[in-house]
Amino acid sequence: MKNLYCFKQIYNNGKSERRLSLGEYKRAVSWSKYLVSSGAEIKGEGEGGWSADMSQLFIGNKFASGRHSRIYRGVYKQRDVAIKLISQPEEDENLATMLENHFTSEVALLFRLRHPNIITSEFVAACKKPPVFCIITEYLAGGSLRKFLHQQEPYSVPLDLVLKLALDIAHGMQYLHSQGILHRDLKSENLLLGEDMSVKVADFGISCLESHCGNAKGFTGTYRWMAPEMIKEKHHTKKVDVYSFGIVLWELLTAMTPFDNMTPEQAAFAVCQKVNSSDSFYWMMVMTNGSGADSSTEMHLPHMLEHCDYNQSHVPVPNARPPLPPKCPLAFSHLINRCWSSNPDKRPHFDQIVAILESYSESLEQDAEFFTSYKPPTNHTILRCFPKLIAGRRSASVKA
Ligand SMILES: Nc1ncnc2c1ncn2[C@@H]1O[C@H](COP(=O)(O)OP(=O)(O)OP(=O)(O)O)[C@@H](O)[C@H]1O
Repeated sequence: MKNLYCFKQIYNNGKSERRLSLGEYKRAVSWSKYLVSSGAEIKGEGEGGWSADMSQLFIGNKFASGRHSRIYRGVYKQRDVAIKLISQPEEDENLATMLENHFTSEVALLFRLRHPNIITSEFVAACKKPPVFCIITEYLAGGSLRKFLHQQEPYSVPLDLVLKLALDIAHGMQYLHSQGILHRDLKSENLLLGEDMSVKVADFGISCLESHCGNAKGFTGTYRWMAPEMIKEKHHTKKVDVYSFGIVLWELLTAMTPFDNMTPEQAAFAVCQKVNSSDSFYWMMVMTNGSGADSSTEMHLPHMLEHCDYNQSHVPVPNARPPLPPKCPLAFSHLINRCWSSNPDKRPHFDQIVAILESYSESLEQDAEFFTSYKPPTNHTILRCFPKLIAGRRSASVKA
């Protein structure tokens, strides 16, 4: 009853305007009971492991779900939080192990990251009996960037907003890379919006320290946003995030889903194929077997790509990328083409991307017509900007 009272108090006095229904209060109590009185060992951040003050945690309504998680609104120490509960399936040992690994890695990374464009974690708790993992982060009222874009008409997001959102994402990613971390699942669904339209990078379930990433075997990222070298389960570097950033930039400009006329597998296949290179048999397999599930990696696509006969040409669009909008400003199309280049070495670093976007932002402040008058830089301009890029790289970790 005391918990119920606290929850009500917090919701009435705190930032949130909305009152919870009776059902929600009941659920809040039953959830905290479930976690506290299950006899489970609940650990949170603290000496020697994770320890969480569960008496301070109140769980409200479920408002979103991931592939293996449910996300609830809640209050922790009078702050609005999002509570991600990941249950381990007892019947599938491999999946259970994978989820536990994702949880451990997400938690380890979340606690070392502090940046205005990276989601902040409040604490984590792991509850082993029944097997439920719990990650509590700040609550971002704007929801995901994907949700926001799906509410917009195609090509309707104003260019200054595109630029602002892109810069926020690039700053977050610049910081992440300065910490030696690869995100590996950068997409609009994993970018969350604050009430002030600031963007924060979230979901570090399959992130890794660059030195420990290995190849992408058995990888569960999302094909539509995935760099070709990762689809093929090859060695990969920070540049896979730059590729995904190119796709996110395309989403911002179009407000559409990349490759929405293809299944994820078809998209993966089309993205990886060189000009005049395909095998109609394999293409047909992809065409007919595509499951339509974004997360599916179970059809051995990397293996198929490896064994393609590159002499025939039946893939509709080789080395495909989503079509750029007909009126796409040169400033963006130039950057996007570099970011999603098939050759990772040709993709810029986030330091460079930030410098480029900041220069667009400065130019736009001085000249409202900047996007129509923009001309791509010559080698001479690039050389002039070089000292600024180096300075940006040095200051990335300091800023955070
Ligand atoms: N802190 C938060 N504030 C607001 N919304 C959130 C927050 N965390 C997650 N969400 C919402 O929940 C959705 C799923 O979250 P998240 O991607 O972290 O779960 P997941 O289990 O990793 O999902 P998947 O494995 O399918 O990518 C997000 O796209 C977003 O809409």
